[in-house]
Amino acid sequence: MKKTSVENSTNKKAILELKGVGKYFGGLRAVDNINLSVKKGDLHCLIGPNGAGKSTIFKMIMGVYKPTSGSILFENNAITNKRTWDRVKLGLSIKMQIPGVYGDLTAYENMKIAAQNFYKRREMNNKIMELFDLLEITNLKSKIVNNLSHGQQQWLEIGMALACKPKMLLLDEPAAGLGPEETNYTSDLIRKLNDKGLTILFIDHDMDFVKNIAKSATVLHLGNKFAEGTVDEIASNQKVIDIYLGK
Ligand SMILES: Nc1ncnc2c1ncn2[C@@H]1O[C@H](COP(=O)(O)OP(=O)(O)OP(=O)(O)O)[C@@H](O)[C@H]1O
Repeated sequence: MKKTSVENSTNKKAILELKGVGKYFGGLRAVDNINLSVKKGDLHCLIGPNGAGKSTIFKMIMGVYKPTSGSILFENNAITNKRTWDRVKLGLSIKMQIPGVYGDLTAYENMKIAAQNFYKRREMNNKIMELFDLLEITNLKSKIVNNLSHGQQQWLEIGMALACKPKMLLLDEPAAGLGPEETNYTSDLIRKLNDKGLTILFIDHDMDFVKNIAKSATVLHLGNKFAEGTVDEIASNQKVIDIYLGK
């Protein structure tokens, strides 16, 4: 029998593991006993309807929320009780859905704020210029961020996340609010970063966007893991189609 790509990748090392992770808000079970393993080099998507628990999982991975139960491992080290900043230093970096950029500063100054904790002064300029080049936004470096489009701010923030030397990048709805051209650019960028070896976990609602870039996906529904597999398997799973259609 043909193996799924998820089965084929089981021999690859996990970079991030969630073991029996749950989060309750009072009586509300936002995330219920989730097991999730993201392999090194994967481009994995968390997909699911509103309120499925996707953002809560991201916040637990980054240490914004403490899980009610379970443990989180990054490169085999328990990080469940580590502070957010310590997780970033270990190699976890995130771009939130709403750009967290400094609007009154230039794109270059924004990048410098992120890079200064990770690069020595003498290497910082070269690294920042390398990142602008990788993102293909060198022309924006001297622009005040408030004057950039929503898409340009999103790309800058991806650059700022990359300036933290991540081993794994989390992206929360990277194409939200973007037009078709900007969405294509974002898809190409995410693929390019993954091709360079960066492990990426992202959240999205849009099945077409997910099909276009993800290698594998986990579907969440009402805080539970509902399905997992290759994107093709997920997209053709009748139960997944039903929750998307609200049945
Ligand atoms: N700080 C909080 N306090 C109370 N309830 C919360 C809190 N954060 C999230 N929730 C609830 O937990 C559940 C999961 O929310 P979460 O934001 O993780 O879902 P999501 O899948 O990211 O949804 P969306 O796609 O709409 O962002 C929802 O019922 C939400 O109302």
